[in-house]
Parts: sequence; C-alpha cells; structure tokens
Amino acid sequence: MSRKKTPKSKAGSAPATSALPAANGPRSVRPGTARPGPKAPPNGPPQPGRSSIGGGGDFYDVAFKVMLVGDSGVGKTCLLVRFKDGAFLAGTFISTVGIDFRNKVVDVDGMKVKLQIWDTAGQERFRSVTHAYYRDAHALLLLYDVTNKASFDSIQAWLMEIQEHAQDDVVLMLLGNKVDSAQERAVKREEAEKLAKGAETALHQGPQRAPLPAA
Ligand SMILES: Nc1nc2c(ncn2[C@@H]2O[C@H](COP(=O)(O)OP(=O)(O)OP(=O)(O)O)[C@@H](O)[C@H]2O)c(=O)[nH]1
Repeated sequence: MSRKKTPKSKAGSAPATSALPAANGPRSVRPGTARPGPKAPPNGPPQPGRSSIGGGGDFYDVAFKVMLVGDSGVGKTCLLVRFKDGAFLAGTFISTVGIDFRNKVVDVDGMKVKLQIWDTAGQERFRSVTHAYYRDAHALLLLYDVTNKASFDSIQAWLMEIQEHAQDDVVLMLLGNKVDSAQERAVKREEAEKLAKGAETALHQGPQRAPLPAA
C-alpha cells in the first residue's frame, strides 16, 4: 500500500503499490509506482469497459478517475472509505502518506461505471507526489472542513494547483465536510456558495456520518 492509516485500513481493501524507505516514520510512495500512474495519457475520454485487472472480478462499461484533494484532516480518507465500504472511520486521525486509490463500480442508469478514486495526502510535504496524478483525473473533489476556517481559506491555493496541474476539462466539485458538527461550524454555506460560483464549481455539503442513500 502506498501509505498510511494502517490502523484504519481494512485488509485487502486497497491495492498495493511499492514504497520508498521512510525518512521518518510512515511509508511514502514514489510517483509512478502505483498503477495507473502519472504516465497514463491525459484524462481524455472515459476508458472503455473491460474486466478489472488484479482481481475483484468487477465488470464495467466505462471508467473514470476521480481525485480527492484538500487540506490535511478535512476528511478525504473518511469520505472514500464511507463511499467504498459504507463505514465511518472514527477515532484517531492518522494522516495519509503519499497517495492511495480504491475502485468502486456503481450503476448509473443501467450502465456499470467504474470509479477509480485517488485519496491524496493533504500535507504540504507530499504535494510534489500528488501533483503528478492530477493530469489524468476526470474529476476532482475539493474538500474543506466546515469547522475549520483555515481549510476553507486554503481553497484558493488548491484551485491554483488544480489550474496548474489538471486538465482544462476536469470536472470540479467543492465539498464542505463535517456538517454533523454544526455547533462548531466556522464557514457559512453562503461563503462557500460564493466561492464555488466564482470558481464555477458545484458545491455540496455533507457529513460522512449520515447514512448513505440506499443503492
Ligand atoms: N465529525 C466528523 N468528523 C470527520 C468527518 N470526516 C472525517 N472526520 C474526522 O476527521 C479526521 C480526519 O479525517 P481523514 O479522513 O483522515 O482526513 P484526510 O483529509 O484524509 O487527512 P490527510 O490524510 O492528512 O490528508 C478524523 O479524525 C476523522 O474521524 C465527518 O464527516 N464528521
């Protein structure tokens, strides 16, 4: 696995990637060691369907690459685990190291859509690793924490990174996370709407703790 969160991870739930020796503690990932990596062609059209490589046996009609980005601690990994496994990762926060991905096939109007979702490290020191993965993303989910004003203030900087490293036609969505902590809210919905409008992104606000809609 490319990174992190061993205590939270479910065995076998994430694909393995090779890792560099850790300089200080957790493992890190070398760009390009995970597949598919930054050497893949620019995002282009969605990939046509085929059976999954490396097990799982999932068949799909079309595939998209999605990236989760945003400051450390906004809840990117929790969002991904919630979406993939339906579970909320409560407890000790262990920061992502490098980058990781999980696949999920969803049914959209009778079509099997495979989502390959990349979970990036929010910490500044991993930025050069994650930059390399923007180029072939079809969609970016940009998260902030509604209880953490600093994470919202960082959105402009994230937008600049996206502008620099992602494809022009990438789909971008702004997500305000942790709205279950309403009493601690530090970012008003209107502020986020204004920012989203300015950046021409869609805005969604939600907690990961709420039940997912029935499939
Ligand atoms: N109350 C609440 N807490 C959440 C929610 N989502 C995540 N958290 C908590 O926020 C902390 C950080 O969550 P992560 O998903 O690990 O954050 P991250 O964005 O992946 O952080 P990095 O890996 O450092 O980039 C954890 O302690 C989670 O339990 C949410 O919707 N509501």
